[in-house]
Amino acid sequence: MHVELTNIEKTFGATRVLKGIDLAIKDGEFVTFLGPSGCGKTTTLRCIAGLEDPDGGSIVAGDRVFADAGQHKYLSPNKRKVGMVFQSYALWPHMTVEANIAYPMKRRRASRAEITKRVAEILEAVGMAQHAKRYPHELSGGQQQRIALARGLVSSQGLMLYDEPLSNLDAKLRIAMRAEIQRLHREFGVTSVYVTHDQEEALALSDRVVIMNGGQIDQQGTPEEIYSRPASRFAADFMGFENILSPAGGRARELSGGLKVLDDSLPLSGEGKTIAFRGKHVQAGTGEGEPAVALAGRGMIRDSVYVGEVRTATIVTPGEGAVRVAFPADSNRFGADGAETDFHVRATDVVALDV
Ligand SMILES: Nc1ncnc2c1ncn2[C@@H]1O[C@H](COP(=O)(O)OP(=O)(O)OP(=O)(O)O)[C@@H](O)[C@H]1O
Repeated sequence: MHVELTNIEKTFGATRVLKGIDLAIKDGEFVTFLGPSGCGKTTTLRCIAGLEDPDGGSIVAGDRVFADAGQHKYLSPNKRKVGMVFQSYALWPHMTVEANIAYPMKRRRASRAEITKRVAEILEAVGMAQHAKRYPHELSGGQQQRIALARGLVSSQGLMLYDEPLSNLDAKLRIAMRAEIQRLHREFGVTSVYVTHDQEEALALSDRVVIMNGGQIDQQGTPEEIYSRPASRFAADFMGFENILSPAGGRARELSGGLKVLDDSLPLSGEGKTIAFRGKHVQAGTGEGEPAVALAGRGMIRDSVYVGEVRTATIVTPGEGAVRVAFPADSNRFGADGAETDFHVRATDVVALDV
């Protein structure tokens, strides 16, 4: 189901929580809202579900108008027929698994035969057919979340909404459930809108990631684009770019920390552009004679820490500068703490940020 959000605004008291959200979600697409706590992800999702009414803008899903603030028209949540899965599983404790899943269909006044058939199908799809007669308290957290997923799918006519559904599960189960959600998304041919503050989850699940900041969309793109080509300082920081550097005091070809910019094609001069790169992309050596080296500098290794697969460290550069590096723990790429080292970054690993 195609979903179109146009200029969505929402204010709670004196706080403008959504400041004009425009987003067109394609039929069958998996779109994730990603951002820090309080950026408005959940409020956007709740506006789509009908649990909040936007005070500005419109939401259209398929051929139905869910909300049109200009006309004060809001379709009631149960008429929207969207499936919702929350962080708290929100199952009825006094109902069996089967009855929990059947409940939304009963409310829709589906026939008994249809309910029996559909519930059996969905229980099979989420791998819970053998637990149909159990009560929620007799299930593990992961199993309860599967039932919540099944109930969402039963309620949904083409649109599934997820609000941090995996946050209460342990790390291993979270990864297994991600795969499950993706499989069900495809199998049922639904459109999915998912909210998380976990970047890895967003990258793993989505066709498109929408980064939100302060009630606005900061950037959107495929997981690859968002991960490797953030456009703003906020997106770069949020996606884990350890190094975000501004030109030093107006000297266009030099960055804070004495880093020399070697690649003329980097759009730094005169524009006050900020650049970003990941610690794992910092190479040892001057890079002299190598093609496409963007930046180079020299400094002293400090704070080298073993963190499993990788070791992280800081290279303290002249002035107040510091460059964060990460490298395979079994290599000794930059020497021990206190060693002086040259380093460089390739042009393909550097992004120039707009703001
Ligand atoms: N019913 C409400 N009344 C007043 N303020 C609210 C209400 N719901 C949300 N807010 C505020 O709106 C802002 C955005 O909240 P929202 O839940 O959309 O953020 P979020 O990005 O989903 O964050 P989180 O990941 O913490 O849930 C927050 O500052 C929050 O305190």
